[in-house]
Amino acid sequence: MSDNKGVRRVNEDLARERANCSFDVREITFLLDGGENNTITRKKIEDFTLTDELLSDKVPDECLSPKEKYENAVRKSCLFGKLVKDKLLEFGGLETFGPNSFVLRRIADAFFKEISPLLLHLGMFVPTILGQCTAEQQSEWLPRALSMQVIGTYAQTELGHGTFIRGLETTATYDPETEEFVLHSPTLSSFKWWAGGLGKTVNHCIVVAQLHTKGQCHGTHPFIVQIRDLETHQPLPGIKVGEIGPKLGFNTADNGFLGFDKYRIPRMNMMMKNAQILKDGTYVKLDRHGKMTYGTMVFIRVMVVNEVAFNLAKAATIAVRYSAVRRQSEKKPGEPEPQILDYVTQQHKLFICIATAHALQLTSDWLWRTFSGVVTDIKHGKTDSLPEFHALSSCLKAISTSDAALLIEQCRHSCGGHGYMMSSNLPLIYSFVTATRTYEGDYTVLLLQTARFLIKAWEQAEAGKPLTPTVSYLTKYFKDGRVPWDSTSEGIVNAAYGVAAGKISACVKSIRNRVKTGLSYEDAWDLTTVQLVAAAEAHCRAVICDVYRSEAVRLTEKSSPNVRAVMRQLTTLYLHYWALERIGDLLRYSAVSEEDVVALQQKYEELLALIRPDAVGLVDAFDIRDEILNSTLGAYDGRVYERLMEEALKSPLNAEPVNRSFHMYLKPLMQGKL
Ligand SMILES: CC/C=C\C/C=C\C/C=C\C/C=C\CCC(=O)SCCNC(=O)CCNC(=O)[C@H](O)C(C)(C)COP(=O)(O)OP(=O)(O)OC[C@H]1O[C@@H](n2cnc3c(N)ncnc32)[C@H](O)[C@@H]1OP(=O)(O)O
Ligand SMILES: Cc1cc2nc3c(=O)[nH]c(=O)nc-3n(C[C@H](O)[C@H](O)[C@H](O)COP(=O)(O)OP(=O)(O)OC[C@H]3O[C@@H](n4cnc5c(N)ncnc54)[C@H](O)[C@@H]3O)c2cc1C
Repeated sequence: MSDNKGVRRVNEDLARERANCSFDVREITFLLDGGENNTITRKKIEDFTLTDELLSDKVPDECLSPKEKYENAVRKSCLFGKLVKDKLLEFGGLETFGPNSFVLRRIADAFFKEISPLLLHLGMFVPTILGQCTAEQQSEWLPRALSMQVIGTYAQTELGHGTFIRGLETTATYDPETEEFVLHSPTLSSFKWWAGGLGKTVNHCIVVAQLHTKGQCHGTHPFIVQIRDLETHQPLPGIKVGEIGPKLGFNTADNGFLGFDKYRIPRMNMMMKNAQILKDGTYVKLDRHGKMTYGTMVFIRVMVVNEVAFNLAKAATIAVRYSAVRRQSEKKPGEPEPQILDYVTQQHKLFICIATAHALQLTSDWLWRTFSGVVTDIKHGKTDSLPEFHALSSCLKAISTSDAALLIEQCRHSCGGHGYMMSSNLPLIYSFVTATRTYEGDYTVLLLQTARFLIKAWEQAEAGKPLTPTVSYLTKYFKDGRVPWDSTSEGIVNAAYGVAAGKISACVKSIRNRVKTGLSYEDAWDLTTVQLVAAAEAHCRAVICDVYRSEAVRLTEKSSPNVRAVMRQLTTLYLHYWALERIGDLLRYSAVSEEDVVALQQKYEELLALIRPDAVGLVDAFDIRDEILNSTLGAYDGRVYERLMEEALKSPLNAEPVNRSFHMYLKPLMQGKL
């Protein structure tokens, strides 16, 4: 694939790697894009949108002050928004940009090194209108939101509570006299905190508050609230709003705080799809399941799996290309310095990143299809599949974000000192992805949600009741005893399920034993949570291994033999990597022997050697353009050192030979005059 900038000198090592690649890179790009036509459309859109005129920043973003960075991000958000509105729809309308096409998402990274202040508008405000409003409310709010007259965010988390939604303190009290809700922040800890775009950008937000009517509290519900004047953008009376300050990342997202002083909104601003307040204040519950107001969070958890897969693919592309260009040390005395990609330890750090990016992307595609089925069920009034889907999306969100963040950091380590440069883009990719482990549900908290479902499933299996698809394996592994060992890919997946079943069984025993000692169920559960998190992780790992293996086989059915071979090598590498990482669990719950462990390790090392010649081809197949990678180390042409120097020279400190601090402080210090 070219970098779309015409012919340019490519680093010789990279050129040789590409010449030696065993497969046609485009074939894997088509697989990852979901077909050749998708690739063609994506590339057309990228060619059309990624023009220098829109993207050029004279001073690197990271050298700007926080205020300048934010203003630049708003400028680009507006340009980007206009581009989408005016031009891009001709490439197939909204369908092309449906949540599962992710084309816009990729392009956005070329515009924003950090994040758009409008991410939450498109990412959560609009989806919540779609998911939580009645048809009548949608027809009022959606056109205004899509045309950007109304710009919104999602304000749920408060200073005092993020995880425990039922503990939120903001109140929305219905006043039948005026047919209004009175929003109020009774304490400091009830101030909304974190919502992206809230600090300076939005004029509306979705506020999640405790609904009170007729003297009774009915729990948390979502409301649409105007917070700024549409003409002047001044906060409205009764609103206290601001930005929360610098963070590890997300620094252009103007995350904000918000407090209400008896602030009134019309009755119809309550999002009424799942519950309603009648004019006289009567509360009508329409949600038979009880957790439908959590729907936007479930949707975003699904999206996040794809999001982190893409970010890991970016980090792997940067690190693998750099490792092909970088030469260091010597393997044998007097020999030329090898490419660092030739060190087996470097391959161990990086090839799992490529395999995991594939595993997460295929799992995310599968999760999206499963989610579409659940949404269709809900439209037909069926909510039976929701508990299983909540358990599945919770653990996949937790594990994918955690794995991706760790592996992106590993990519940075693998680039040595230059990986620490902001211009490598690895620090920003990491700071973005590590937040995904926390937001939209913390890692531990979500795994415990999954564990709750798994323990119930185990009890159902014991009672001989049928199980839902993702836990049906529990029936097979129900009897105590070790899972037979078989070193094929299928065998490793079975063993992963066996480990999950063994861990769930151990949790059940542990809780029951604790209850027998006189503890309450809640206390017994609490004392078992370390094991419960591990059991949910094992379950999720087994699901990812299973889905990755079967989806890769299905996708490559019609592929050329070489593509099938390299895709098979990657899945096998992934399965062996995790078998070795979890060898203690396998020794405990399966019949794996010492000889089997030696064979697993040997096979893993053979796979590293097999993948080595195709490594650059594999990251080229992600087909991520230079503008999107935004990296001195990862550009297609491999001109690493030239780019590092070019970027260094853009530093504002290099604009003058002597900085004024010399005259103000250093010189007086040197002369003893300070
Ligand atoms: C264009 C966009 C492109 C890409 C997108 C990419 C990026 C993302 C974009 C934006 C994101 C940016 C920023 C992030 C924004 C946020 O973070 S918003 C705030 C998110 N907050 C959270 O996620 C809070 C997490 N907490 C919770 O979800 C819940 O409090 C809880 C699940 C932990 C607990 O809820 P409770 O009400 O207390 O319930 P419980 O007592 O534990 O359980 C009762 C039963 O309910 C079941 N359940 C809970 N949740 C759900 C659900 N969502 N769906 C279905 N069922 C649910 C639970 O399983 C229990 O069932 P039982 O049968 O066991 O009783
Ligand atoms: C970059 C970023 C953007 C965000 N954007 C938004 C936004 O736009 N809108 C919005 O509403 N929110 C937003 N958030 C908030 C985010 O959703 C919350 O921070 C997140 O849900 C975690 O909640 P918390 O901060 O209350 O963590 P806490 O729950 O306080 O977690 C702290 C620790 O306590 C542990 N813990 C908590 N409860 C339990 C439990 N029951 N069992 C075991 N351990 C537990 C956690 O595992 C963690 O280790 C954002 C956060 C970040 C970082």
